Amino acid sequence: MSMKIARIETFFFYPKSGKNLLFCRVETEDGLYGWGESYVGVKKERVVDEYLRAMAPYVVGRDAHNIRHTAQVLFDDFAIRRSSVDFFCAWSAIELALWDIVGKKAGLPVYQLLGGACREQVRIYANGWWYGVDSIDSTVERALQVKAMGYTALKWDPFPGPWRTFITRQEEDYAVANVKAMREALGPDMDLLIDAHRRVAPHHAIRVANRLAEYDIFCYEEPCLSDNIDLVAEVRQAITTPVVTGETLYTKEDFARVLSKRAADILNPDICAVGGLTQMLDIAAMAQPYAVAISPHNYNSTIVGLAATVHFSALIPNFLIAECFINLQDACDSIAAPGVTMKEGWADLPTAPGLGVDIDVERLRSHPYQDFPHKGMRQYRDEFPRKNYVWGMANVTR
Ligand SMILES: O=C(O)[C@@H](O)[C@H](O)[C@H](O)CO
Ligand SMILES: [Mg+2]
Repeated sequence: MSMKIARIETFFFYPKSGKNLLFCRVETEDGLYGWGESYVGVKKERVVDEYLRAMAPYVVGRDAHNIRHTAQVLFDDFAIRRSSVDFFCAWSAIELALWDIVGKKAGLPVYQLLGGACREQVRIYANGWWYGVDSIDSTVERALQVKAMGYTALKWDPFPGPWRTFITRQEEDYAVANVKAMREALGPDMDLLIDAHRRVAPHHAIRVANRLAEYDIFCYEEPCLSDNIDLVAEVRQAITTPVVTGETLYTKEDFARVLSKRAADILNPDICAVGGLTQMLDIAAMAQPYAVAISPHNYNSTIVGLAATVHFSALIPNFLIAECFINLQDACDSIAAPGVTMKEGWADLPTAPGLGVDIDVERLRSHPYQDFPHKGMRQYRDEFPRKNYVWGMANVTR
């Protein structure tokens, strides 16, 4: 049987609500195929698709088994030394598709090829449930629906307005009032994960985290930009809530810096962004001696990415909880039999060979790429007018 890679095709999928997903299908000379998915963030799906196309001829003809070697060669020839981090998002899709192929050939779920599961189910937190909420009341109302669905952990960004480094006292107060209302409505048993989207300066982050301590936050994600990891470390030193960072980091070198600076308690790399499963396993192994846990990020990764995240989460001893954007679930289920069964905030381990996902190509083609305006955050300008309240950062252009 020839396991030589014969072709790589890419597909956009527009599920809804201003987001295109990007999948790739890799096929061997003998017709075995696997599915992969790339993280595409906001508005970079075409860039990542270009990378996939550029990389494809380089991968075709290689043996699908040689995933680690191909990863290293691509890293050297396309990634850091010659191009940009978007490469990693493209490469992730191919890497995952190769694992799918190798698992199918072996007749085993991918996690069983790589050492077996450390757990019987994978804990999931809900994200993406908050689209369209525009007040604390509507956030709480929507969160109660998520609780009623059985989730025991959920994540949201409690700050109002755009992602900016300097905010007003009113914006800090809003975040605190938001968390307070959520805790009171959802009760003591709900795990509340908050995400600041690397927006604020350390003095804001520290003050807000200290005010939030009484509401027992599960973790505080990306208090500051992780590019300057010293800032994140500074926040971590000053607060008691566990700090998460990693969704905008890609290489082992990036993660080595976070670990050696003791900047985070939890890392959230994305399997569709860092280069796939082997790279995730490496990062998790690096974190282990630092007693740092892994909570996989899983943003535009709702079919293949979700399944791959569950395989990965099963495999590592230092797994904490995985992300799922629940708002896209229905659209995704319409093009693929769900590879992952989820109930009450727990995902079952897939039992089918490979990643356990099969996308219906005809249905996939019936939801092609759609352009949509990138609203940016200027819409908030009128909702949260910046006045010269407190720290002198008045009327900064939004
Ligand atoms: O942790 C998360 O899932 C978020 O930071 C998302 O990546 C972000 O909202 C995308 O714009
Ligand atoms: Mg985040």
